[in-house]
Amino acid sequence: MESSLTTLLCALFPARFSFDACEESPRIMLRDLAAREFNAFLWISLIAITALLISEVFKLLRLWRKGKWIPGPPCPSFHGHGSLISRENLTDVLSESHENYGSVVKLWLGPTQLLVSIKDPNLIKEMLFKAADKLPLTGRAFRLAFGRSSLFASSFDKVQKRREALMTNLSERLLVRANVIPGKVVECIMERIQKSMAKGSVDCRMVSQHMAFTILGTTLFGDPFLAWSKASVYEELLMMIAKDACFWASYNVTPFWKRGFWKYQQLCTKLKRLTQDIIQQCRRSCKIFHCMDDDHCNETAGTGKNASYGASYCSDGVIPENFFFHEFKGHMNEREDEPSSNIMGMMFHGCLTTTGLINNILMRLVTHPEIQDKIYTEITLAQKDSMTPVEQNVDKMLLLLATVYESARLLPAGPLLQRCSLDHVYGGMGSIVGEKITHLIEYCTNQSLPLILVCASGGAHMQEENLNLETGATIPAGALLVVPVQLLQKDGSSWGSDAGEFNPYRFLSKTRKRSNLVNTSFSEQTTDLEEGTFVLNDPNENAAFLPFGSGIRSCVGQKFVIQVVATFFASLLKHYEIKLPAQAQSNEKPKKNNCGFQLLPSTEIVFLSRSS
Ligand code: HEM
Repeated sequence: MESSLTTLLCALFPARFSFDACEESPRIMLRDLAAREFNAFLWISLIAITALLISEVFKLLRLWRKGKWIPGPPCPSFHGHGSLISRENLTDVLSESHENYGSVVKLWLGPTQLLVSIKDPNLIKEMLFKAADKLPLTGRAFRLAFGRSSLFASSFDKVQKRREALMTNLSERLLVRANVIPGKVVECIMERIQKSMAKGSVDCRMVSQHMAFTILGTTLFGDPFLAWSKASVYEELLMMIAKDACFWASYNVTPFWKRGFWKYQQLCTKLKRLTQDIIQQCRRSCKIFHCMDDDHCNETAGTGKNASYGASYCSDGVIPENFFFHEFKGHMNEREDEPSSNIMGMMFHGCLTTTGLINNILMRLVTHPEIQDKIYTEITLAQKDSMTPVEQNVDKMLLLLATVYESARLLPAGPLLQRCSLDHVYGGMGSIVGEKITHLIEYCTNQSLPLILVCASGGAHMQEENLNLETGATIPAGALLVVPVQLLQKDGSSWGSDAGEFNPYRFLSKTRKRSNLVNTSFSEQTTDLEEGTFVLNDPNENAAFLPFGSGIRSCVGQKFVIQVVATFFASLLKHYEIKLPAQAQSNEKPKKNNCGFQLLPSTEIVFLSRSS
């Protein structure tokens, strides 16, 4: 046996093994061979690692060289501006830099971290259409909390198909449902609010959160959500997860050694179980409804009446399983998606952002009672033309829709939109930028500013490339791109001299001079809405309108959420007047922060039934 192995080795490697060696023990020869192979492996590894390091150094040198041409404040030290930017002053620093250095500015956050901020609306539009990947932190936060998902991932390639499917679904199916959000939802919410209002008033933020949660839950899960006994636990869990999600995601290596992390994971597991529970409920009641629906249809076939509303909810097929699995068949990559991860992601993102929007609308309505009165008039007029009592006809409520747009403009979901190149995220960027963003989140939470984290850059086709803008500006691959949405949305050059004020009429123009969108001043607004002399302008016509982002990674839910929130307010304002408590009425007006942006007073509100 030994001799045949020796002969084989000599035959296979005649150059390596001399005839004498073949005479020796094959064990020595094998050891020799292993040593040689191991050496070769070490050399190859060394060469590969060196090549990798050299290519990284070249990328870094390229980043430094290209970054040099972008204007921006000089670095105070080798570590850049990172240590000078705090949670409070990021928008201020960007505002000052733009004032001094123009519409594209750079800030070195560290020796390998280049942040490029763009403030010119047209450049932003171009950038957001070309750049496609989001900061890994965003995807990691969703993945850690809800599991792998192909809807809220960082890479555009992963989300592209799912985005398209959801967009079609939301705009075609849910838009129809959104228009008929039943008084039942408002009733259910108001029942709870009335209980909390026993002491006189309610906290606006808490009410908004509950409204957003109920509206979204009912729209995604249908009527069974309203009767679901665990809904308030679900809401509480979502908010607890929202508080910590970015913090745990900001670790480059998942912190399994931290006890807090395991507690957080327990919350996420509970949420998953509850999501499964509501899905089961939906399925069960859908079966019942289907039976009822059949009977009902048989009964009503002669009379030609529609089936009950609840039944139509189910037969619409908006229960999650149909919605996310059956509907998206063919689009879905089962390996990418863990069960319910997309539903939880949508509830999470939708609740946080919609809470901010509703809170803002409520505060604008109580601080501008004259607008609230006009909207009420508009609602009663539109109802006259309505075919059914549940249909709200919000398309005719122009001032209401304009109020929704204006509220979104004044307090966008986040102070920054971000894009980055996933292939070029240098070692520390995940954690250091992550830490900065974590601070930003804390800041937004303290200031009651809603925040969405979004970040991205060119899809697979351009991840290795610089981003060339039409103006000739080049953003080097590896830079983190940000759009300071807050600055942009109070910018006088895009919104006129009253950019920081609440003026929904800026989205309405008189039929005679439609183009005069921004210049519609308060003095001109007295024209009666009843005369129908206003038309609503598409807010996206103004490139500086970015509360839902823009371009290939913009918010999928924009149309849907505007419709659903407007419909909800139409139902709410029809029955209730919203006011500040008597003692607060004289002094509660929005305050301004350093950038001149309106911050809402954290306040209590009251709901007065119109029928009493
Ligand atoms: C007031 C409510 C909302 C606001 C202010 C809002 C805002 C945003 C923003 C700013 C982005 C990032 C856009 C960008 O980077 O260009 C985003 C992304 C997204 N939004 Fe919303 N959103 C809201 C509600 C919703 C709802 C209700 C849904 C779904 C039912 C939704 C689905 C999405 C999805 C799927 C993305 C990720 C798109 C991607 O990564 O490609 N949003 N949203």
